[in-house]
Amino acid sequence: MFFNKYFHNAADSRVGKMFPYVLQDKETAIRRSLEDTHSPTSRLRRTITTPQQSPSPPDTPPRSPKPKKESIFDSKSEAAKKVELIAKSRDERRQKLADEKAIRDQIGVHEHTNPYYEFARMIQEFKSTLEFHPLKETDGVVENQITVCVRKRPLNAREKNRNEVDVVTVPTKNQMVVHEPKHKVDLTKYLDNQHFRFDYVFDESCSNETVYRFTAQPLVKTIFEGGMATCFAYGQTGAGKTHTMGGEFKGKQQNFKNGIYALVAADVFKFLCQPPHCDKNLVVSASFFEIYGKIAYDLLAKKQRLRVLEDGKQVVQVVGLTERTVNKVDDIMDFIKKGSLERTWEQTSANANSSRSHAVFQIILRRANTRQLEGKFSLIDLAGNERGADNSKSNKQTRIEGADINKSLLALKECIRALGKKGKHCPFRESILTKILRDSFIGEKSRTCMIALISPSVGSVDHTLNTLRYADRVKELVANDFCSGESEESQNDMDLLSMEDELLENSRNVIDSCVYFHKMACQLYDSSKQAGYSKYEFAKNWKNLLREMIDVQKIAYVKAAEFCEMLEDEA
Ligand SMILES: Nc1ncnc2c1ncn2[C@@H]1O[C@H](COP(=O)(O)OP(=O)(O)OP(=O)(O)O)[C@@H](O)[C@H]1O
Repeated sequence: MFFNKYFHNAADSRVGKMFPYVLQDKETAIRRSLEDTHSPTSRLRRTITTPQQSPSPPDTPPRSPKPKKESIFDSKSEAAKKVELIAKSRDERRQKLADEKAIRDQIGVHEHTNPYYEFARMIQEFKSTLEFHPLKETDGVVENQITVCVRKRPLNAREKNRNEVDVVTVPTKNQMVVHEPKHKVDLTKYLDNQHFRFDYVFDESCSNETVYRFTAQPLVKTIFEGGMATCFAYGQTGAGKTHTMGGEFKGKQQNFKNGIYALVAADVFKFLCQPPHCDKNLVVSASFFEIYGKIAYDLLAKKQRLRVLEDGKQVVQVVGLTERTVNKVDDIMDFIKKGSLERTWEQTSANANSSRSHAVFQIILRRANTRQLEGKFSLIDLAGNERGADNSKSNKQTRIEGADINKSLLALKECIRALGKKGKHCPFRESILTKILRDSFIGEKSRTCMIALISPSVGSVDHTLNTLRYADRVKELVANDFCSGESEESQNDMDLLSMEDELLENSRNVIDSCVYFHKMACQLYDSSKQAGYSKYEFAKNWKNLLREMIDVQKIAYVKAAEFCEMLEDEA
């Protein structure tokens, strides 16, 4: 489908065979067109001319073929041919210049100064072979129990200043190509074009409202039907999670009105006034909290620490969580603003305002008289899926945070898989996040949507691929489940995939910790050269550093050994 362009010539020749009248003799055509321009009926004739040769009127005697004579048209047709050729080569030249300008516009500078120039040219070439059919506002919305989609944001000013290239192409409403720049052994540059397919793919021109229409909006009715709806924003730091969930940023100001939180709230109030829901005597309330490390904090109560408890029936309670009744959208907007300002932020190299926590905003429906739960919509702005990006500067606290985030994201993926797999064990106890959201992963009526956010820049390509693979695994499983059922084989495949994820995650942790270890070990060693250094302090610090290193490696070793065993069993 993508490569129709390549088939144009072939198509032309086929058309010629099937409809010979379409391919007229060029000379005749030019002659006729020159005749036409001098004839008063030329416009009319051009309008009524059909591809078929007009048959002569029945009472007109057949015309004898005109003897071919030298006429001014022959010399004019030669001239016309030349003009045609000149026009053609001018068009080609203009097209080439336009293509080059497009590349220059994209990469910003002259080829000699930009290391990505050649890659940008290759991407442009690749794109010229595609047919683009992006998502349209009017496209239908498909109802899934689990929807996985991806949103690509535009290159930001910082990336443009660094002359970074856009390496993500969105040809259709559910496909995406990532052009990973690579070098062969002889240093020749090439692109590894990796294709992905999701339920929806939103390109950089899509607004929050469009993303909402295809993702969270179809889930609103779920909570009025006694179900749990959940929408996650997943992705690298700075990829656009908060922009999508909380609202678009204008400089440092955030427009909370067009975030998915507020759009859901508006629709909930709309539903509430419509039959049959207006007769159910329902009340709406909201809560907003964050999970930072292993602890949950209430964003509507000055970040009060919350306790997460599970009773004997596996019902998880967040003890002390503020749940405020709301009567209109504006009430919810106030909570969103208040809670967003309370979140735990820090500056990273990838984002000036980076969230280090998972933020969970919940809109809850209850029966007014009994306070019985009717449905709950959980909207989650996850912490950046790579917290190793600032590794050079990272301290122990940041690394522990990173490990917690990784763990919760792995558990989250497994829980969503379990929802798709109906009846599969849901490992919700693996993290606080999944524990709190347990209700979202069980029950026929639960529906989930994951929006993976990605940056288009070449500098983020590794993180982008990680994000897409994660999202792909969630969807891949959904697709497999619906077509292949619960076979033991598919279960093994899933276990293998999940272990592979863990193995890769661990290996990244080991790499990160080696960088940290090397830096700390050098500093410690240098300190021993100072006069009067304390042998004891040195030995103690050295021992602690080694201990930390051994712990990280031991975990990775156990996982690697388990995975090897599993692969050996498979073989
Ligand atoms: N679709 C988009 N269009 C325009 N700008 C965007 C888009 N998505 C994100 N941005 C901009 O990119 C910057 C980073 O976005 P955002 O804060 O939402 O990232 P994030 O994924 O939440 O990062 P973190 O995990 O660090 O909190 C913001 O300035 C935001 O305005």
